[in-house]
Amino acid sequence: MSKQEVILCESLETSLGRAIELCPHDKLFVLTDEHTQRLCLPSLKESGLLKDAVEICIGAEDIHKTLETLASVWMALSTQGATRHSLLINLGGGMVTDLGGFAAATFKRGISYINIPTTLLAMVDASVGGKTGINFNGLKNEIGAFAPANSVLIETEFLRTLDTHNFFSGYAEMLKHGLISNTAHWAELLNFDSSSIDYAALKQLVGQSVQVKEDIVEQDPFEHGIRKALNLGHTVGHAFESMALAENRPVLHGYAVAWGIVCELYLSHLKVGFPKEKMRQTIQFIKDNYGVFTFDCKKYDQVYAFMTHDKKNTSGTINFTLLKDIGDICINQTADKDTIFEMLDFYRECMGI
Ligand SMILES: NC(=O)c1ccc[n+]([C@@H]2O[C@H](COP(=O)([O-])OP(=O)(O)OC[C@H]3O[C@@H](n4cnc5c(N)ncnc54)[C@H](O)[C@@H]3O)[C@@H](O)[C@H]2O)c1
Ligand SMILES: O=C(O)C(=O)C[C@@H](O)[C@H](O)[C@H](O)COP(=O)(O)O
Ligand SMILES: [Zn+2]
Repeated sequence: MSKQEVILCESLETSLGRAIELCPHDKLFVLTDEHTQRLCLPSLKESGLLKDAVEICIGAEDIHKTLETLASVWMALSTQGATRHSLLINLGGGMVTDLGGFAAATFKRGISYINIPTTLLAMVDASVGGKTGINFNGLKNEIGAFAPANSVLIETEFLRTLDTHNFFSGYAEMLKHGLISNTAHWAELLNFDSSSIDYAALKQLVGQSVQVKEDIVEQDPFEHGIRKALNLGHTVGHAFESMALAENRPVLHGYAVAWGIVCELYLSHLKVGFPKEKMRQTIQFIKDNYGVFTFDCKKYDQVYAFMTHDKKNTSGTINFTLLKDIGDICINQTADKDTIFEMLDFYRECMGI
């Protein structure tokens, strides 16, 4: 996989001008969702760089990360003259960069694309590393491809219009990056004052966080080994997210990951000795900021069934990424059904349900 250019922008206009120049193209397309079309596209258009761009707009959020939406993007590209040499700019959160990236990867077997992430989650995680795709059959990212953007341009000024829930959703992936990297970064994240955001400090944290992801992706772009570290909290998190979607009470991806981290830190403690005090501090932060995802023990089999679809699994065993300590990563860890149910008991008890 080619190495991706990731830029923490000083001037988005300058960086975008350069990124477009690096991708010779015959026609330019820009994909937004209904919110980023209103909130983010106007400032980008002021630069004049998009004056000839064809705009494509899709519905917002994960309920639209579907085959139907993907087909609508393919259709817009096809009917509005896109060729193999066209360029797509994805302007939005992780839903837009995942779906737009997959549209670019598959249209005429692949066209160039640039990601301009506009949520915290997309800046530190989704826009980087080449995982693209859609949800399918009630399962997260069931269909997709590894296809990195030519450039990723991070402009943290977009974060000023983000609501609190989406701020914390992205922050959960940052916390994951803290847990898999080092104690200093993890502690800095637990101590950040989210009640009155210092955007300069946030920009610095975004830079550190995305660097954690870039370093891992560079070592293992196709997730044969160490990239599984980036999936900490996701074996359970994706199961919660899929169950919530099936029950018509969707939860934000980062919230599901945060609750998944609660479970998987417990499993880490149980199986590989993750320190109890660091587990307690992390879980307290999650309880304070993410509330709780509720379910009773009658749902354990369903949660387990969703986990059997995790992409890290091999030959019928459920696979987790666990931690011996902060930054001490154990991939390919398995747990039997009884242990997984014990983990869910722990989650419900410590979250007070
Ligand atoms: N490919 C990867 O490596 C990767 C990593 C993590 C998550 N993901 C995926 O990313 C998706 C979640 O991404 P997300 O959290 O960005 O959600 P999202 O894209 O659904 O955006 C959340 C909401 O914020 C709005 N929004 C976007 N930018 C805004 C801004 N600047 N101001 C105000 N509102 C804004 C959106 O319109 C949407 O309503 C999930 O589908 C998840 O599976 C992918
Ligand atoms: O980049 C990765 O690798 C990740 O696992 C990042 C995750 O935060 C992200 O949610 C990713 O989309 C999960 O991928 P999946 O392979 O478990 O669907
Ligand atoms: Zn994630």
